[in-house]
Amino acid sequence: MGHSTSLWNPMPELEIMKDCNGVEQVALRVPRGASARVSLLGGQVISWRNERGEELLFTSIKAIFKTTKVVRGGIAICFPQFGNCSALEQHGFARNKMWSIDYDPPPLPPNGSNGKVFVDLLLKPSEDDLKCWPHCYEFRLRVSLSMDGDLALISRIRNINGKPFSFSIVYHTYFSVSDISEVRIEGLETCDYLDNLCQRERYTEQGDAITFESEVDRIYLSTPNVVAVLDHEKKQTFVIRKGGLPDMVVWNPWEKKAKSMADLGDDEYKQMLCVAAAAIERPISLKPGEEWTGSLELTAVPSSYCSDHLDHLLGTT
Ligand SMILES: O=P(O)(O)OC[C@H]1O[C@H](O)[C@H](O)[C@@H](O)[C@@H]1O
Repeated sequence: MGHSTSLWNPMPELEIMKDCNGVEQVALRVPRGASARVSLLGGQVISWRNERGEELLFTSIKAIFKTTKVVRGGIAICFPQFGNCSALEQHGFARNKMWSIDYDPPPLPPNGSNGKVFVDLLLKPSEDDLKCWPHCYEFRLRVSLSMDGDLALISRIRNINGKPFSFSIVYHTYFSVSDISEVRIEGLETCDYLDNLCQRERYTEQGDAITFESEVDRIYLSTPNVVAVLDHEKKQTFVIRKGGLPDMVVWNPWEKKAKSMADLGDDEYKQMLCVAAAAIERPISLKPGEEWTGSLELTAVPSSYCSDHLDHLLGTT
């Protein structure tokens, strides 16, 4: 997908490459071997690998690489809306826009990125963009990789408008899983959810943990800040920690919908699961000059490490 070029790069610890369409990608690498790759198209994380070089995010083999369209997989930023509830494009425009690298970002609190390799991206509206969504904003996205290979995304959205505006945001994360039937999500038990398959009707989760045997498309509400995705076959658990993002989208298209999607292989629904930290139910409102911060941190650990530790993290003991 990407190859190295000799682009001018004021941050030598980052490698800047171009994909087959000439879209710049930034590679983050830490000494023990974990890595991540971020595309300037959409500010999308398109790869996250552990220290053994194993890919942890799903990308479809039928993904379409264009200069104006989000790739099916990775972590896409849905902003300023989720779904297609207004005249804006599905899931908002941010994921289809070209972001830039911000070489001089305003500082984050000191503990934010200590000992991490990171890149800061910036999205601002063009004149044309203001015709579709008439609000001036600065969207800063820091993608960082810790020395242990944990991936973090911190968003800062500032209102530089004369008037208030509000938005929804989702980190649309496709986890790579061994087999969807072997996967369960822990941490969302007893949460209410809106079912996208039933006109967003509201239900309460009843089960012990969420498992999958048909299409699921839900927005869980007021969710805990730590949720885990357990993959029994791979004996691997993803721990999702989030801040400022009360909701969580859970999506698997299953067989029939997968077959209707041009950029997803017919059987690929088995190898993917979207669990996406979000703020949807109550849009975030910003007055002029205000800034909102939201964060996502992903860790992949062997399931054996998890059993006790996870109970503790999820607050079940
Ligand atoms: O195909 P996309 O526009 O990327 O949307 C993919 C999926 O995103 C979310 O998870 C929604 O809840 C689904 O309803 C939607 O099908």
